[in-house]
Amino acid sequence: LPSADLYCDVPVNCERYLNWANAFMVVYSIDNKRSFEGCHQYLDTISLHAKGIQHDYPILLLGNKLDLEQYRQVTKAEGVSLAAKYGCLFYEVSACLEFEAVQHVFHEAAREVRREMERNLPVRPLFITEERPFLHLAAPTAVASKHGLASCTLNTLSTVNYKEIPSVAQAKLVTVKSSRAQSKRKAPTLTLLKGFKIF
Ligand SMILES: Nc1nc2c(ncn2[C@@H]2O[C@H](COP(=O)(O)OP(=O)(O)OP(=O)(O)O)[C@@H](O)[C@H]2O)c(=O)[nH]1
Repeated sequence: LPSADLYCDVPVNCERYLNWANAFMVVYSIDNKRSFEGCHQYLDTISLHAKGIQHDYPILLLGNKLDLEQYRQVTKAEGVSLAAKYGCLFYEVSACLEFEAVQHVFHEAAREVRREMERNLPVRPLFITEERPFLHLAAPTAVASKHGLASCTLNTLSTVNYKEIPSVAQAKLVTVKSSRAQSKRKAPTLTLLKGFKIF
């Protein structure tokens, strides 16, 4: 959304962004009370949109320009309180001084989007197994599932099967012994989570 820092107190022409975005960051300057007050309208707009389509989006409220502490007009408590009111994550950062803090905020936004998507999954995730590959003309491409639960290698001309991941509740701990070790008394054992495929 257009930044509240530009004294754009009312969100305008934001339908496009509302429909397209997976997460929202609303940014104000800690040294500018007006930019903070402008955030209310943006947060209202996003909340209304989310309510309208019955979808929860991660919203992050950011107080920027933390390096201008001596000119602070918005207390951290005010930021925390506004974030709590709208169910946002809240951070204070300095875009010009703290690269890693800003990077963390963006990573956190991406993680929240993923968590939100997992919460809204209508069906359990699938993983892909490659059965009987017969020609390897193309370079294999490693593909990791978005849940990090499984990965596979795809070749353009291989047969691909889709299987459902067993649910966590079905997984059991089993103990296995190597065939060589079975004859020995103190056979070394290996404990596995039954139901999980090891790649
Ligand atoms: N001191 C300080 N100045 C900052 C910081 N972040 C941005 N600025 C300054 O604030 C002004 C506005 O920054 P922009 O990046 O243009 O902010 P914006 O509101 O997103 O503006 P648009 O990109 O035009 O939408 C610029 O002069 C920046 O240099 C910060 O963390 N500290």
